[in-house]
Amino acid sequence: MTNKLRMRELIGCGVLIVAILYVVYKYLTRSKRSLDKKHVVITGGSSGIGKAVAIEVARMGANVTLIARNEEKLHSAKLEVMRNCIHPEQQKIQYFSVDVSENYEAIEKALDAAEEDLGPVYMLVNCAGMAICGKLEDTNISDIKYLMDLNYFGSLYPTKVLVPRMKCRGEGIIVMVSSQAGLLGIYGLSAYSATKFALRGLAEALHMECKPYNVSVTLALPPDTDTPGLANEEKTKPLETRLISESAGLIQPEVVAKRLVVDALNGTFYSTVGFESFMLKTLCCGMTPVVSLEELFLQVFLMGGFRLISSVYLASFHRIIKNCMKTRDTTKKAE
Ligand SMILES: NC(=O)C1=CN([C@@H]2O[C@H](COP(=O)(O)OP(=O)(O)OC[C@H]3O[C@@H](n4cnc5c(N)ncnc54)[C@H](OP(=O)(O)O)[C@@H]3O)[C@@H](O)[C@H]2O)C=CC1
Ligand SMILES: CCCCCCCCCCCCCCCC(=O)[C@@H](N)CO
Repeated sequence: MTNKLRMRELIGCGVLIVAILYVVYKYLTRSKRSLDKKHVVITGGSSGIGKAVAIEVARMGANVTLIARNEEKLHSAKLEVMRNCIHPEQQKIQYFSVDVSENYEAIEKALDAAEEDLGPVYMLVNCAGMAICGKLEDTNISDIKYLMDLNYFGSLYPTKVLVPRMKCRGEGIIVMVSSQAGLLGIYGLSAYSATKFALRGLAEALHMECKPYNVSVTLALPPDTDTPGLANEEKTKPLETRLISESAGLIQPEVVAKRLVVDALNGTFYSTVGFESFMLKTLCCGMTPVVSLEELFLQVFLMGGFRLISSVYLASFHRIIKNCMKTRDTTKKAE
């Protein structure tokens, strides 16, 4: 009896010590970076995830530059972001209308002007992007090229302008908004997935180049997020794509934005929300940067199990595709 009691006490003490050590470790390794009075540039900042990020950083005291094409949307986003400033007198919110997919020089010019007004950029969030869904044979070459120009080059251009400046100052944060479809290619997203995979390669290499200069790189991997962009792509999205995407849930842009900003400040490489996204990012960690001990342990211990679970998900995706095919065949025959 007393032996059992002692054993329990010992285990209790052990758990307590581990918990205390964990809290101390978290405290010591907490992010010391803040966005107060810092200049944050957000491409695609007039809508959806980008606008939610703008609001989030405004709440942390940042000065914000929004970049997108449509001036009306930019103006109304600016007013919304201004309402969320914590020092309304001092914080500045500005916007530039630029097409990030078009040419490097135009972006360089806009960023020069942005820095003239609000000072050096501390954080760049590349959020401008879109999806055109459909099987490869149903997607135009011009649409496929446009997606690469917008989602990949539209993130690369502003990054290429700002990285050397950040390195020179010895501080900065680059965020790329990829997608869960940047880790896993699925039916109907062949053109889109490739652009988001490309961002992952760029972010990984850039992380290695930038680390010695105290410039961090974060890759956000949201699942379907409730934005005007998603509503737009839903109009032409194949049923298969919608059903498969739904396995990772639907998230609000504010939730994605909050996580993205915390992860960017901590220098975490992959930023995700939701349990399926957690499983997928752990499974697909490959040789991504090791940024925390606990993440490394989770990856080592969970990867094998998650690979097994992934086979169940894959089987269900193939079932969805087969069922959709069958239903289409029967409706065709009925006609
Ligand atoms: N919503 C979702 O389900 C998910 C989205 N993502 C990614 O997140 C990012 C944002 O998506 P979301 O918030 O849904 O999209 P929205 O359509 O709601 O917003 C897109 C933003 O990008 C801007 N934009 C689009 N094209 C250009 C361009 N050529 N040049 C400059 N700005 C441009 C838009 O403004 P304007 O049109 O005026 O230029 C707008 O501000 C995208 O990269 C998307 O791929 C990733 C995973 C899931
Ligand atoms: C252990 C393994 C677990 C696996 C879980 C798998 C769940 C994957 C779902 C893929 C979702 C893709 C959403 C893309 C969102 C996006 O970018 C769109 N808005 C574009 O259409």
